Amino acid sequence: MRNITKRDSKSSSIIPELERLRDDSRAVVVVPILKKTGKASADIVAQPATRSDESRLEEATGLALAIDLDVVHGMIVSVAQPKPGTLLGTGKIEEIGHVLSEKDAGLVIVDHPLTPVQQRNLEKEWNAKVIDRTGLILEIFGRRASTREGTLQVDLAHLNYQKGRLVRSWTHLERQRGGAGFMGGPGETQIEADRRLLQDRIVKLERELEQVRRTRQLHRSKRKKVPHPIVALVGYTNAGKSTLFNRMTGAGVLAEDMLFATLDPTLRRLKLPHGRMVILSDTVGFISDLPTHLVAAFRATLEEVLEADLVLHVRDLSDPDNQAQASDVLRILADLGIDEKEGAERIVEVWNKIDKVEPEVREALVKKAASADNTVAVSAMTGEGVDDLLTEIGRRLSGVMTECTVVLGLDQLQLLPWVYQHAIVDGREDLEDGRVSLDLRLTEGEATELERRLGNGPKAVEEDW
Ligand SMILES: Nc1nc2c(ncn2[C@@H]2O[C@H](COP(=O)(O)OP(=O)(O)OP(=O)(O)O)[C@@H](O)[C@H]2O)c(=O)[nH]1
Repeated sequence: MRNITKRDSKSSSIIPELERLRDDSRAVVVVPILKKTGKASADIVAQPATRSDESRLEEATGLALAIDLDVVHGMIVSVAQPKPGTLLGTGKIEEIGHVLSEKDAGLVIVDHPLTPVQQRNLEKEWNAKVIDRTGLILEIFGRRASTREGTLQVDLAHLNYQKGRLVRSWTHLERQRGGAGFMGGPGETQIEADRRLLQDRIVKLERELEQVRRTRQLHRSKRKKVPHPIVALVGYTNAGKSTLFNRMTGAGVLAEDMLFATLDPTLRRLKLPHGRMVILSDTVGFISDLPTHLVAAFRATLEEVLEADLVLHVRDLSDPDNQAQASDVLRILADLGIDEKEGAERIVEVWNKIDKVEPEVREALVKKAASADNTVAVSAMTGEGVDDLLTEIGRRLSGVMTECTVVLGLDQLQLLPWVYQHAIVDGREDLEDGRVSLDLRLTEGEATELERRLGNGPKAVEEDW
């Protein structure tokens, strides 16, 4: 039912320079540390919400690997005083230059936003291509987008990124040449023309996106009539959402050891142990320090989460940074409108990858999860704890109303008083042939009772999502 327009990962690239570099993609990853951050504590559950320098390097390397780059070296460089023209100081630039020639690398990934001027200057200094964090994330998003909406969102984010860089270069040029007096010069005219071209494409894409969203909204309101609660999986990138999704549904969603393997939400029906159906939704992974306009671009994808009856927050407990990652995820959920109070009722913490942690830590984690009200420890890989998770989902949803449309035949009209007494009737249509169609909201117990009284079960609306 979904409009799939998969980008050909071999032939198209969001960043043209990366396209050209595909055959020579030996890369060095540089993580500039502008401010000292705290070290990861040994207590992986209660450590402070800061990321260690090492894990930043690990994450940046993971991002580079996710677009098939051959990472030959990674470096953490401390920056005492950021230089406006190059970000890094002369000594560091030289040091990195040596590494580049030693490792025969032609690409540097700088895990920090760079201005166009900084990027250009560093490229000149190193005689190598330089990609900043925003560019890298855009490239990953571009390769992973699989639905029409996802692709449009990425293209739009990229155009906005380009536009911002054009504007900045223009301001820079203008300043260099002495200000407004040169407004009509040939350089500015070209930049103005480029800007107009970009703006036209942005407007066109925004219109297209609006259309796709409207269609999705229609699907969504139809889906709302599907008589099953929605359970959404969220979590930091690589936490194991897709693996858990597959484990729970038996579905073949792409699960790879790559950041952002999932960009668009995927939906599957899932039967809980006691027979109740739910719709499970897999969503895009979260990441720290996501550039603001990228967050905005991907908000629509995450809005599915807002409509969920239950949110499973999947955490990789084997990652020493999981506490900081979890704080980031919760902050974004709060931004989306799931506030803390509501969140406590709607969020189940899923502590994943317990198979990967040391046995004694694992025992403590399982115990801690069992005694907490909203936590289940699992291994999506081995399946350990997944039955407990399904039971917990059922328990949490027991109070959630089921929505359905029931058509009462002529011989079932005597049930009308019972229905009005027990269900919330959102809509009624008396059909020409005498049958009555009802939009209902009921608790799970009432739905089962109605099913029993009807004899053949309620006739739900067609599930055409
Ligand atoms: N050892 C172990 N590995 C796991 C477990 N769950 C997931 N993994 C691995 O972790 C990696 C990431 O898993 P995914 O399911 O792709 O993660 P995700 O959260 O969907 O990732 P994004 O799509 O990037 O958001 C894969 O290599 C999985 O095999 C687990 O319980 N134990």
